[in-house]
Amino acid sequence: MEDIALGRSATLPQPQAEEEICIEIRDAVKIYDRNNVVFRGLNMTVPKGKIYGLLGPSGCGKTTLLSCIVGRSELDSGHIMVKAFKREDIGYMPQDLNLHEHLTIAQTYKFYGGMLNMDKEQIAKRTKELSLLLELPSDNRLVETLSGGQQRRVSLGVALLHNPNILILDEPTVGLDPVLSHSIWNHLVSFAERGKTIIITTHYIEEARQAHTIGMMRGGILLAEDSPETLMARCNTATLEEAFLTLSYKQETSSNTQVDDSFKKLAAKKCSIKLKLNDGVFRFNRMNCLLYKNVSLLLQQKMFLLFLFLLPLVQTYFFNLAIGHDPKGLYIAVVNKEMQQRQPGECKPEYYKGCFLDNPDDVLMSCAYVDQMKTKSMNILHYDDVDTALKAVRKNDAWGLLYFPTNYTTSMAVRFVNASRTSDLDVELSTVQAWIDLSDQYIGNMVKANVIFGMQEYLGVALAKCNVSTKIGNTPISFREPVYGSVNTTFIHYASAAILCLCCYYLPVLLTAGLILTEKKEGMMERMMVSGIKFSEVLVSTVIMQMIIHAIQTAISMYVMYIYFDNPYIGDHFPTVLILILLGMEGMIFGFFIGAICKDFIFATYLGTGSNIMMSFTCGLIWPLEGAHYLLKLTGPLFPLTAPVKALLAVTAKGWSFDSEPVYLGFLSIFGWSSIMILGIFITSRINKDLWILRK
Ligand SMILES: Nc1ncnc2c1ncn2[C@@H]1O[C@H](COP(=O)(O)OP(=O)(O)OP(=O)(O)O)[C@@H](O)[C@H]1O
Repeated sequence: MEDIALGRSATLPQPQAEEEICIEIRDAVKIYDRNNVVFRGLNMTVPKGKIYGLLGPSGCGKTTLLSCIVGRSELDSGHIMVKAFKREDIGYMPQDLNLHEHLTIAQTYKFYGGMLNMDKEQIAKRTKELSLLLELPSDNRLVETLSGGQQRRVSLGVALLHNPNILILDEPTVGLDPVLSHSIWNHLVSFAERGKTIIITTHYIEEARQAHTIGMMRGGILLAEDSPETLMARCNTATLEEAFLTLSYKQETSSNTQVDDSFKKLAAKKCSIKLKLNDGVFRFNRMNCLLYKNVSLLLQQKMFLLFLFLLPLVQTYFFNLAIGHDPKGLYIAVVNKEMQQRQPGECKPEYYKGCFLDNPDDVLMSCAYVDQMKTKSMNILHYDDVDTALKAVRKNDAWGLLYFPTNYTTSMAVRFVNASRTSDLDVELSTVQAWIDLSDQYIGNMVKANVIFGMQEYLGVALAKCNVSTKIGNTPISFREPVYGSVNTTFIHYASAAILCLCCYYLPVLLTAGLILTEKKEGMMERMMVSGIKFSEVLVSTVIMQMIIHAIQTAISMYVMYIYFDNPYIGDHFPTVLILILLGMEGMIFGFFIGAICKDFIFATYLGTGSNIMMSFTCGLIWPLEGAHYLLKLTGPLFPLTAPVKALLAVTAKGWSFDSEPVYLGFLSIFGWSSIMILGIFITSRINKDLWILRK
């Protein structure tokens, strides 16, 4: 016991001569940070076919040690040797539940059994055996509906499922009643008798009496490692608990424990772990199991499934209802001095039925203009004078003011009959003065356009009555049939491509990031990784399942956008669908990336939403990139959604195909970004081995 004073178990535990070693740890050092040194040169020897009870106070590092043994965490230095040759040799039950709560017991066993190469019959047989052994309820029950104790027994069942040679159990009896704990210990004893090696941690020190060897851990080392009887005899105590207290007391009071830096020398050494299981980088059976798990989880959550398909429908439907339609029923103030003088009251068609060039005194052109404005869904508010009307505009009662001078029609006639001899006064009196509220750029410009086109239209009608070419009143330019698009093109026609791309990109981002992060946060990812799952298999299985969902979502969005709301679509189906499907795949990979690098949902939400807003700015939905700052104009096309949006617009609105530059650049952008993100995930997972683990 004097060795304890050195702060590390100086005498390496020696197994009996005939005992074969199954797990051996030497000079283990694990340092999270300067104030958090978990192992200070820890040594541990677990004989084959024995139960090893690892005891120690909360936070002493038992879980960390087990996760180093199963290969989920790495030592900073030291050696770990585990006599396991294939993944199926190890059964691991983590401290937390780390199970998918939306799966049934049977589905859980099917998933983990399949991953460990068990066939259907074997899994069904073991499910029945474990149900009896662990006194589990019907295997159709969802894990989330089980009590805490039942859930832990299912978790233990996962570790026992494939009948492994080495069992690593982190507090399997927590939350179980004494009868069940006793029965589980009995089973562990019988497993050991059949040659299986078991490491078990427990807070209930006395129940560990049934273990063959006890390792008492404290202060980053094993205080002692021996059989329960020997330990009690050496400490001269009647219980293991007392033995532990005695050893702890000795460690506390030992004069040499004040400063122990000896482990630092060890920390400089290399770390080696002899747990090289040949799992391969990608196996189809594991990928199929993940697919089975993903589909089962989805089918169990019917409301979520419904939501997945309603979301694109509602998004595109509301977009079409809300965006791109001209505002109607806007108010415009009118001060019509001509009417006030000649015909007070409301305008009537008979006031302007004649030709204003022949009889300007019998025609009220100002009335014709005001009525023309009404056809543009504008409401007219009449005022007596400009000051009152302007006050109304300033109060937001109207979006603008039109002022007609007293001799408007007469001066207009002079202007048209003899343009070269028209006086400045006639020019001024034949001019309608307009004040527009431009605080809202879109509405202001629309009112302005209505005022200009209203003038052209009413003049055209008035000139026709005088048998003069209607075009005389127009600006001398003629717009012919549009090359692409239609004369009635609205904002929605242009924006529909961007909205479809955003939906097809971001719905998979949200779903994938959410799924990965949930599995990571709840510890399922870590447990799956211990069972041999590789990130490439998680990636492929997630992408396959989400592709099916995404294909349905895309079909719904396209139906609403192009069939129900009849937005322009003259291109081929194949490039259109391909852009949207591949964009969804890029979104999934981005979601996977977010799930991998984020530690919590808040950060993931910021990353997802923040990037969504930025993509909306740069993809041309809000404003064409051609009008952006030159630096953004230069770099904007490199953003993930800019080129695909241009490609989709080129296909749907212009009918272009793969051989046109915007279309193939769109595809190149999708492939480029997908590859960059896959590489990013791969490199990050190489650098950070704990990428899939979240400590609570
Ligand atoms: N990822 C981590 N980063 C920093 N510190 C960690 C991390 N994981 C564990 N620790 C710290 O390492 C120490 C050992 O933790 P561990 O969970 O292994 O203890 P334990 O003996 O299993 O505790 P318990 O019996 O309460 O489960 C604790 O102080 C813990 O705070």
